[in-house]
Amino acid sequence: MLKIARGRMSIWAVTGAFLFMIVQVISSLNLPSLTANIVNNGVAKGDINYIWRVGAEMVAFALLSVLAAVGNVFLAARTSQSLGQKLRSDIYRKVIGFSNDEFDQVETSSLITRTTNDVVQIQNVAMMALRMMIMAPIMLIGASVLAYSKNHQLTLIFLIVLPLLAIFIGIVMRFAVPLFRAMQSKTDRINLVFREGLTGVRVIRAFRRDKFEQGRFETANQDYTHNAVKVYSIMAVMLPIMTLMMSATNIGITWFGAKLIGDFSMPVGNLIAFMTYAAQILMSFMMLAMVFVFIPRAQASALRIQEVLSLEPTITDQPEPATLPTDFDHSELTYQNVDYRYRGAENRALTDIDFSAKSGQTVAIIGGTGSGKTSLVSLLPRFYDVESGKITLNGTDIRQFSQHDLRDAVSFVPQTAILFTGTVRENMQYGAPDASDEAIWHALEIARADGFIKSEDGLETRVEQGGGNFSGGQRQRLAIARALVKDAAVYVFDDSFSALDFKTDAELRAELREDSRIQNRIVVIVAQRIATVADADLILVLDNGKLVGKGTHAQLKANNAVYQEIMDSQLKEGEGEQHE
Ligand SMILES: Nc1ncnc2c1ncn2[C@@H]1O[C@H](COP(=O)(O)OP(=O)(O)OP(=O)(O)O)[C@@H](O)[C@H]1O
Repeated sequence: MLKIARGRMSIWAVTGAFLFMIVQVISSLNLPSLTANIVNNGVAKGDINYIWRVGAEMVAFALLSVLAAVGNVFLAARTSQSLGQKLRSDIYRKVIGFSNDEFDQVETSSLITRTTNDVVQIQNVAMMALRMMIMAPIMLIGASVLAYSKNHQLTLIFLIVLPLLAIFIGIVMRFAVPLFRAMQSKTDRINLVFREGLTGVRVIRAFRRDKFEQGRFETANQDYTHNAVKVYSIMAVMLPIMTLMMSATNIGITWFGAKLIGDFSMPVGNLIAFMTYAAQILMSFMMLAMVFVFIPRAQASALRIQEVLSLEPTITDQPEPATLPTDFDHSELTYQNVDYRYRGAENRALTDIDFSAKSGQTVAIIGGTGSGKTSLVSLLPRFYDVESGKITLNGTDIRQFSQHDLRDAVSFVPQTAILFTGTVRENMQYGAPDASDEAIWHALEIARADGFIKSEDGLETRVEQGGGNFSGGQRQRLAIARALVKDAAVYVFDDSFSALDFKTDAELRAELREDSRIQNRIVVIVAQRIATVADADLILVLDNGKLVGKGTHAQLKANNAVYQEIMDSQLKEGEGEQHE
């Protein structure tokens, strides 16, 4: 936890909080002694002046104690809140820099819990630390010494009470701490089920799995609640037993104190002070116990956060990256004996991929489901890095470029179209913030998205969360347009045309060929349909991660068994006729 706090908490604020706390504790410790003095020297001797003088002193100390407490709480709250803010920013910055590989390692729902709930745990304990963790030990020692100075014999009571209290707290912690630790993973589970339920709501309804999903959520919810009820029940038992122990101690002190007063071996004022010190000793002991109960939970949270913060991105930039030419009209892309295997996977997703393309050429990738098409194109913007072999752009290994420059040179349309909340214009300017309205409309026209945008509010049309107010095909067209607005050396369309009808698919590709900018760039199209790939300059046929065919439509149609098989299956469905 210290690792998490280091550098994220202002040393000045922590010192300030510490100093305020010391002032508060010293003032509070002074009050019972002054009460004893008033009783012993003022009340007992009838010295009104003394009572006024010491009374004024008490008021001053009480005020000082309140002011110091306010100062401490202010600094503690500020420091712990800013610790939370810095942690959230650091986690977000780290996560945004993750490659797909790291995302595969930590679930998204867990990342959300870590950024919210876990950070709150740390924040609470930081607040507690700046108040109780400093206050309790000073108060415990100070009050013990002062109580001892008031009467040695009575102090013996603590030799019985404190070990009893320690044993009791130990037993409580033994049961409560594991339950507290489990709270975070149970919160993760709730978030996971909730998130899946929300994102998959249509599928859930379509398959009438509402009840099942509700049950799944209930199980996670109940599991969390049972855990929380158990842990808070233990805490609830703790409080009355503690109070009982405190009352028993008071009775003991009064009993033995009365005897000592009767024997004239202790003044009355000392007994009053002793009782207050006893309360302070027990209170600080309880505070320490609370801290020890909450620290393990926060420690678990700190470990979960540290796990994210220390996750080293597998994809990093060279210390001195190569410069990527900005003349996108003269580019050359090559894959040289590229192999790739997902983390932990037994088999390679791609084996020995070898091809090249120049500006002005279209490469199409076709293959069955799971044949490695998405994996192949994901290597280009370095969502993942090759296992062996290399990918070059203009003769330089893409790992030599900075990720920023490389991704500037690649415009990517992922398989699932993702749009962001805002306007169409904002979404279109996502990769090209300075794009003019004219350029945006041009891209929308190519992507055949201009029609439905015009019929709404034009570029001001609202895009709701995830593009939910558009159909799947419309979302896909907008995602294509967004990629076209951006100027790039390579345009990658990962199965982006499958949501379009045959006619629109053909029109869109024709527009791409005719566009004065795009026609001088490299275009990579991943597709399932023969019709979509037929007019590409180079078609790659993938099967089980291997390149089983490479050539034009005419060549592959003539001599590639896998390609012929795909053609035949689509001809049977009446789709292949489109290119015949
Ligand atoms: N993140 C991942 N972690 C582990 N294995 C993966 C991951 N993504 C894909 N794979 C595996 O890699 C192989 C190739 O998957 P890929 O997504 O590249 O296929 P694809 O040809 O694009 O399929 P589709 O046409 O269904 O989109 C599959 O066997 C898949 O199970």
